[in-house]
Amino acid sequence: MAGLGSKIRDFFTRSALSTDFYEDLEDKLIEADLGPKLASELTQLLRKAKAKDLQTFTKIVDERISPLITAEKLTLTPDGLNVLLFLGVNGVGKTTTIAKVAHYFQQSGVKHISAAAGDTFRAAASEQLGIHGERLGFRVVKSHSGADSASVVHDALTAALAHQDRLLLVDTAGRMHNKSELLHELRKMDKIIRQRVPEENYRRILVIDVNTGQNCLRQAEVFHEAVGLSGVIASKYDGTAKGGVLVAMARDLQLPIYFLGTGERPDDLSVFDAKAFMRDVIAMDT
Ligand SMILES: Nc1nc2c(ncn2[C@@H]2O[C@H](COP(=O)(O)OP(=O)(O)OP(=O)(O)O)[C@@H](O)[C@H]2O)c(=O)[nH]1
Repeated sequence: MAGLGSKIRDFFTRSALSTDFYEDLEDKLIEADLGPKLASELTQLLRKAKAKDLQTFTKIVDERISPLITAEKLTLTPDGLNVLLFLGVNGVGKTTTIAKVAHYFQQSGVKHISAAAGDTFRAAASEQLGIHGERLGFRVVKSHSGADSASVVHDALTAALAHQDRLLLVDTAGRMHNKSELLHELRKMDKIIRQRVPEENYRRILVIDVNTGQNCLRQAEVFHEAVGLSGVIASKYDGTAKGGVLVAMARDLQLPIYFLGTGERPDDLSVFDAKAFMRDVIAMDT
């Protein structure tokens, strides 16, 4: 889909003579969800250069922003069980993303995959994961609603090691009675995984919904503080002209981006391509 990038490109073609050029550009960048700080910084740099053309803008973005947006291929280490812990506030698409990631690895030939229904707060979550598991053919370890999520993770790890699984995907709750309870649960799960899996086989993946705009930044900081994030998957990139928040996040937290979620089906997952993304979101010509 055409992101906001094409609109920014049009803007440069049409508005070079406008007296409000810099203010309008700043608005366009905010519209792309780059956040007021970054939008203002980029506009200031262009203003200082006394430029109103796409080439100079592209050069500034290329020097200042592009190096910060890093794509990383999510791969499994050659030996043993790999664990991916999925974090994110409720409704961002964690459970759906787990199904997509399972499918992605299945497509690349990984056979023994299981999942832990660690979201014991929302009753339907483990059921939903169970349905994905049945459809796609991966085992799901569940418990009753309200159970201790750390014990689900413990059981799932024991089963995954016994079955010599290559990959265990762990779902987590996005919400609990309060934030400190949620963070406490997440830290407990993290500790249990670290006790049984070497660091290089374990990633903490934040799932964000690109449409939630600048809120994502605060969410990312909180999860990062709790468990130390390894990277990000951005969901719901379909049907939106936004996405600049990933730029702001990459700059603030310096986290790599693995995938973009582009729909609800298992194969609606694209490996993140930093260049294509920059072109889509802020008019970069690559
Ligand atoms: N359009 C679109 N919808 C998505 C995408 N990813 C997830 N969804 C939908 O978003 C809704 C929420 O997804 P879930 O996977 O249940 O989200 P969650 O983060 O596990 O939610 P909790 O279990 O409440 O924490 C569902 O209706 C999904 O089908 C995506 O990339 N694009």
